[in-house]
Amino acid sequence: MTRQVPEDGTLLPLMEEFYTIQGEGYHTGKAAYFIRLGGCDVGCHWCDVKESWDAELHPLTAADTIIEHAKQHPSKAVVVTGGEPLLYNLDYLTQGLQSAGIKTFIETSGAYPLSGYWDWVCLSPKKFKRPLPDVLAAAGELKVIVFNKSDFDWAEQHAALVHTTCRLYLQPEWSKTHEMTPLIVDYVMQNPKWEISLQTHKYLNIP
Ligand SMILES: C[S@@+](CC[C@H](N)C(=O)[O-])C[C@H]1O[C@@H](n2cnc3c(N)ncnc32)[C@H](O)[C@@H]1O
Ligand SMILES: Nc1nc2[nH]cc(C(=O)O)c2c(=O)[nH]1
Ligand code: SF4
Ligand SMILES: [Mg+2]
Repeated sequence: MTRQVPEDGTLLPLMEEFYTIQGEGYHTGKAAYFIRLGGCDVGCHWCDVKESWDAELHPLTAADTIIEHAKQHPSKAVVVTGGEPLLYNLDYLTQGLQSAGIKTFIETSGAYPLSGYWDWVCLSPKKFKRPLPDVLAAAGELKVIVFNKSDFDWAEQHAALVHTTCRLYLQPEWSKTHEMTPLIVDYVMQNPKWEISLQTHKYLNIP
């Protein structure tokens, strides 16, 4: 039996919350409070948080409670991730965060319609369920995971679909780091509109 999540966004399946350093992409190195919502059906075979996929395993939690927790930390930035956070209506959560003076950042595959009020959208498009036009249009950063050589073409296809000011990142898939990072280095030197993003939190041994 599938549990229903209320459509008003007042209750959300919360997998975990943690205060750490943003490890990836444009905001790398900045302290932020992470809110990880459960549920994803995109199915990336290399996903590094498969425990998030089944939303039923993660307790429905009041968005008001999540906002209160976020307020308790020195950094006034939150990263909403998952799972796939855009499975849910994020209007209520992000309105509450912004009203508390907290900047709202999202990590998304873009496979579901955009909801919420965002100071920064990180779009990481996936072949397994392609991003929707409204998320492509809102992306401040495009972060493509490089698992094999064909992902460079995939990256260029999506770079053509985002805003001209969107920052462009290539991030090695973690298990393929040793094989793909040298290719990414060469690619970025030849195509300098792209930058490298590494999962620096994994090197730092922090969440
Ligand atoms: C776990 S996902 C959750 C948010 C959303 N579902 C998405 O994919 O963007 C967070 C970020 O981690 C990236 N990621 C997941 N597994 C990875 C891996 N094995 N190596 C590198 N990056 C990975 C995703 O592409 C995404 O940018
Ligand atoms: N430190 C840290 N930075 C991150 N940036 C994106 C993450 C994610 O899983 O969405 C992540 C994460 O899990 N930890
Ligand atoms: S879309 Fe994100 S959470 Fe879902 S399987 Fe892919 S990397 Fe994992
Ligand atoms: Mg992660």
